[in-house]
Amino acid sequence: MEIDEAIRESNDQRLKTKYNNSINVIRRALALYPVEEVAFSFNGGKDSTVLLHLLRAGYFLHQVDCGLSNGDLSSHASTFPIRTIYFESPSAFPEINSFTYETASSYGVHLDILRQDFKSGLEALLKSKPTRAIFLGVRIGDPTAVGQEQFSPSSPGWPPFMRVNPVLDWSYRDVWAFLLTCKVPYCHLYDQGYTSIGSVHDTTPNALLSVKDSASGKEKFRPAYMLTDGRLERAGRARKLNAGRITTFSNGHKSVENSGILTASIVAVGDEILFGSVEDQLGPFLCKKLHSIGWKVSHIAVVRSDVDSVAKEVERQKSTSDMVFLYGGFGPLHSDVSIAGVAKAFSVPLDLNKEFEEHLRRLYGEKCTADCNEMARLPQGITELVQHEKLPVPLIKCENVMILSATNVDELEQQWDSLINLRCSYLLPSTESFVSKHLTTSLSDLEVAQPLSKLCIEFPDIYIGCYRKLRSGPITVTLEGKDEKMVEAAMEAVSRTLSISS
Ligand SMILES: Cc1cc2nc3c(=O)[nH]c(=O)nc-3n(C[C@H](O)[C@H](O)[C@H](O)COP(=O)(O)O)c2cc1C
Ligand SMILES: Nc1ncnc2c1ncn2[C@@H]1O[C@H](COP(=O)(O)OP(=O)(O)OP(=O)(O)O)[C@@H](O)[C@H]1O
Ligand SMILES: [Mg+2]
Repeated sequence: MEIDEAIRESNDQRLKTKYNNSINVIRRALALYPVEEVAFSFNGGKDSTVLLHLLRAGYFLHQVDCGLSNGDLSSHASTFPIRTIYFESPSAFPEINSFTYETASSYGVHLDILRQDFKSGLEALLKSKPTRAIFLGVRIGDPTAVGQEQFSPSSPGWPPFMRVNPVLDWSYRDVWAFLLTCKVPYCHLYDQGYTSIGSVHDTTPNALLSVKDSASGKEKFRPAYMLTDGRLERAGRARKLNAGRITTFSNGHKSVENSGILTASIVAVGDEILFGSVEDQLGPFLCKKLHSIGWKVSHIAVVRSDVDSVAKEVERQKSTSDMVFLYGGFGPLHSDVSIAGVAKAFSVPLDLNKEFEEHLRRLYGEKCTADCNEMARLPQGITELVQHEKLPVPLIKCENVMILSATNVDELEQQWDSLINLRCSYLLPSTESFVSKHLTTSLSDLEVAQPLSKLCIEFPDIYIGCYRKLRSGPITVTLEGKDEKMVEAAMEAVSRTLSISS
C-alpha cells in the first residue's frame, strides 16, 4: 500500500506519529461500524484529500486486522470501499469541483452527490441508507471544530450519526508534510496561494504568500505549503456574517417538524445579577416553559450590561441554537445595551425603525421624547416586530434572537403566552413533549456510578442524570426522553440495577 510505505520510509517522526494515531482512529471506527454503514465526506479540499489517503491505508490495514489480506504492502484495492458523499454547490470553485471528480475516478471512489444544504442532505442520506458514522477532515482551528473530539456525535437537532475526525489534531504543517511526502495529487488552487478553500464568494489567495514578479512587476502567489505560520491559514477567507441557525427552518412549520429536538439558549443581561443583588427568576421560568413544549435549553448565560459582552454571547449562541432568548438591558437607560449588542453580534448598524417608533409614540404619548427615538433604533435589515393584542408594544426578533422586554415573571408570562398564541413558525411546540421519570436511591455515589454509566450506553436516546440536595443525602436519578416506552424501559432497568422497588 503506497501511502503506508511512503510514511514508513519517511524520516519525519512527527508525521509518522500523526499518521499512526489517525490510522488507529480509522481502524477503531471500522471495527465499531460495518463498512456499509460508514461514509466519508469528501470535498476536494486539502484536509479531505489527506483523509482520503488515510482511509485508503486504514481500510487496507483493517483488512489485515481481519485476516482478509496478507499485508502485502504493494497490493491495494482498485475501488475505494467507503461510501463517499460530496455536497456539490454552485458557488464551489470549478477547480475544486473538477479535482473532486477526477480524484474519485482515479481512486475508484463512488461519489454520492448531494445538492441540498448539509443538514437536509444528511437527513435524506440517513433515510435512504443506514449511516452510523461519517469521516470528516475537520481540524482543530477550523471554526466548526469547536468542542469536537475524534469521535463526536452529531449536534442536537442534526440527524444522528457519529462524526469521526481522524485528522482533528493535525496542524497545517502536518497536512502539507503528508501530501508532499506521499506525493499525492491535490487541487492546484493550493499552488496559486489558496491556503483554505470555501466558496468563490468568501475565498481569495492568502495575501501572506503574495510576491511581486521581478520581471513583469505583477502580483503572484507562492504555493500554500510555503506558508510558515499555519495560524494564518484562513487569512484568505472572509468572516462569515449572520450564521444563525434560523435559516435552517425559515420555511416554517414543515421544517420545524423535521428537525428533531429544537434547542434554545437563554441570555440574561444585567450587572445586578452578577453583583448578586438581584436574583434572576426569568431564566428558570423560561427553562420550564421551553421544556414544557419539548424544546431543549442548551445554555443559560448571564452577561454584563455592556455592548461587547452581549455581542460576544449572542454571536456564540445564535449559531449553535435554534432560538436565543435574551432579556434585560432593554430600554432608554445608559445601561440598556442589549439591542446594540445584538446589532453588533450580527455586524449590522442600528437604524430608526419607523413602525416601532409609532408604537412607542402611541404608548408614551406626550412623554415620547428623544430617548424614545433612540429606543426605536433597531438592528438594520434583520429586525422583525412581533405583535399581539395583549402586548403594549411588539417584541423584537432579530433573525433567531428573540428580545424579551419583560422585567418580571408576570410580564414574561404574558409575553410567552402571546408568542405561543401566535403559533409563530420559530416557536412551535415540538410534536412530542418530554417524558420525565425520577427515582431516588440511598446507595452511595460510588455504588451507582458504574452501573448508571453502563445504562447510559444501553439507552443512548434517554437522558439519564443524577442530582442530590445534600452531599451525603439520597441521589435522585432523572430519566428523560421523547419515547415513553423507552423511558419506562430505562426506568425499569435502573430500578432493577439499583434494586429500587417502585
Ligand atoms: C458530513 C457533515 C456533518 C456535519 N455535522 C454537523 C453537526 O453535527 N453539527 C453541526 O453544527 N454542523 C455539522 N456540519 C456542518 C459543518 O459543521 C459546518 O457548518 C460546515 O462544514 C461549514 O461549512 P461552510 O463554511 O461551507 O458553511 C456537518 C457537515 C458535514 C459535511
Ligand atoms: N461540500 C462538502 N462536501 C462534503 N464534505 C464537506 C464539504 N464541505 C466540507 N466538508 C467536510 O468538512 C471537512 C472540513 O472542511 P474544510 O473546508 O475545513 O476542509 P477542507 O476543505 O478539506 O480543506 P481547506 O481547509 O483547505 O478548505 C472536509 O474535509 C470534509 O470532510
Ligand atoms: Mg474547504
